[in-house]
Formats: sequence, C-alpha cells, structure tokens
Amino acid sequence: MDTKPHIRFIINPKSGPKSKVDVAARIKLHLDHSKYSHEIVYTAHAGHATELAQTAAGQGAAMVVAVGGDGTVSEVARGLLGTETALAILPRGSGNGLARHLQVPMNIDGALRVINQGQSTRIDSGTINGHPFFTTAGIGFDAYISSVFAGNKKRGLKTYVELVLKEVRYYKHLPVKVSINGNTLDTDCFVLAFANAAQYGNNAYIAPLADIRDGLLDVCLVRQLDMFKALNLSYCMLTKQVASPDSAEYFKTDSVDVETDHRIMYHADGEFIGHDSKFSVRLLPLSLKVITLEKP
Ligand SMILES: Nc1ncnc2c1ncn2[C@@H]1O[C@H](COP(=O)(O)OP(=O)(O)OP(=O)(O)O)[C@@H](O)[C@H]1O
Repeated sequence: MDTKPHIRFIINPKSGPKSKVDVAARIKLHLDHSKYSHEIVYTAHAGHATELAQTAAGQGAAMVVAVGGDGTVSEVARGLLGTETALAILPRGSGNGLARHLQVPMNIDGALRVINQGQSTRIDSGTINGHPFFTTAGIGFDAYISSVFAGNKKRGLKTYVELVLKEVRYYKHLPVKVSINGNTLDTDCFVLAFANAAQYGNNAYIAPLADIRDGLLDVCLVRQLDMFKALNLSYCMLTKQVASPDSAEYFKTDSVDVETDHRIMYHADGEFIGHDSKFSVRLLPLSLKVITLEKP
C-alpha cells in the first residue's frame, strides 16, 4: 500500500481563457512523486468541486489542489472547511484573489513547487448569511457586477473593467443600517465589502491592510460614489493604498449585521448569490488549512 501523503487535483475544465496547455501532463511531470501519491479528477458541473473535495477529505487526503479560478478555489475550500486536509491552488482563472494573497506563483511550474514544498498554515474564513467565503463577500455594487458578469459570455479582466466603467454611472446607493463593533450606523451604501483577504483578485486591493490570519474581517464602506471618488478609489485599489475617508471607510471586526428596507444583491468570493434585506456576516478564525510559500 502507498503510505505517502495523498493529493487530489481537482481540475475545472471551464476555468480561465482557452489554453492549449495540458495541465494534467505538467502535474505528472513536476509533482514530487517521491513525496506524494496523487490522482487527477475533473469537475462535471458547477458545485461538483465541493463534493470532490469533501470526499477526498473524508478519505484522509493530505491536500486537495484547486486547479481553476476563484470560483473553483471557493468551491474546493468549502469542502475542506474545518478538516485537516489542506487547500492548495494551481491558479487558472483571471482574478486569482486567494492565490495572489497567499503568494502562490501564477504559473503552473511555480505553483507546483509550492505544492512540493508542502508548507501549511491556517487561515480565517467568513460567512455571509451562511454562505462561506475566503477572499471577499459584499453587498451593493460589487455584487451587482458579479451578477452581470455571471450572465456575460465574455470573461477576463478586460470585460470586467469595461463592465465596471459602464455600470458605475448608473448604479445608485441605498440606505442601510449597519451594526458593527457595538455601534449602529445609518448610512448610504454603494458598496459594503467584507474582506478576509486584501484583494478582490487581479491585485485590486479593496482592503489593503487585511490580514487573513488575524481573526478579523476588514470592512470597507463606500457610502456614495461620484466620478472623482471613483477615480480616487480605483487608484488606491490598484496601488494598494488606503483611500481617504471621504471615498471609503474601513473597520476591523469579527461580525457585522446589516438591515435595509430594500432587497440588495450580495456575493461571496465574486459569485453572485441573490438578494436579501438582512445580512449576517461572521468570521470563522483559522478554519481552513492552506498550502502557501510563507506565512501570508
Ligand atoms: N464542468 C463544469 N462545467 C461548467 N461549469 C463548471 C464546471 N466545473 C465548474 N464549473 C463552474 O465554473 C465557474 C467558473 O469557474 P472559475 O471561477 O474557476 O473560473 P473563471 O470564472 O474562469 O475564473 P475567474 O473567476 O478567476 O475569472 C464556477 O462557478 C464553477 O461552479
């Protein structure tokens, strides 16, 4: 019997731009076979990666590697929450928010080197109305964009940026009541983002100071957005700077409750979930084991 630690690679064949690279062949070539046994499985439908990851964890796999974009990473991570099986990432998407935060190289061979080293740590995760997230969740404009993007045939960063530039002119803020750290705030909400990792993906930093192991979420509130604030906020996000208080406000907390008279859209890890008028956002400290180059 093979007693080496076992790795299950879960490949989403639909992730990322079309590519001629044979990922399975590269895995077989570069994985350290003296250290690990492995298998490669493919997702057949949305949500399948969670089932495939759960089965691997139940069978005592040391590691499950999500081969895909943020959606695949999030699905695999859900299947591993609270287990001793570590999530590793072989980034194949366009955003790769969690992979970037964990300093996983964006190329296959580099990511496999991190897997071969096998250094693990634990990170926090969050829930929004019971839906787990690992990078960011949010209500308002970012969720609206995720809903439009999900229905868009074209993928990739260019499509995403074009969409944001078009829609930002029309999306209107809504009044909400936010309870945070014992204070209640009646405010307008253009975006309310809950960041576990610092970035949405593509090195767009919604919460530059977020620490994924500190037991806290970084909440970023954008009350209203005009063109000047939008430019300022975009510049800060792309240069990893904290925005000025008239553009965005930041809070650190382990729980947030939001109420509104309107039904607002929300997302978890960039996947549009739906509309609601009450939100409960919670942090689960050090709930996921991950493979990373160094402490993120
Ligand atoms: N076999 C499949 N057929 C169709 N959809 C799938 C399949 N396997 C997984 N999915 C779905 O594909 C969606 C997109 O996957 P993923 O986020 O990994 O790629 P991406 O959208 O190209 O990357 P990014 O989010 O970084 O742009 C996920 O929501 C997942 O549920």
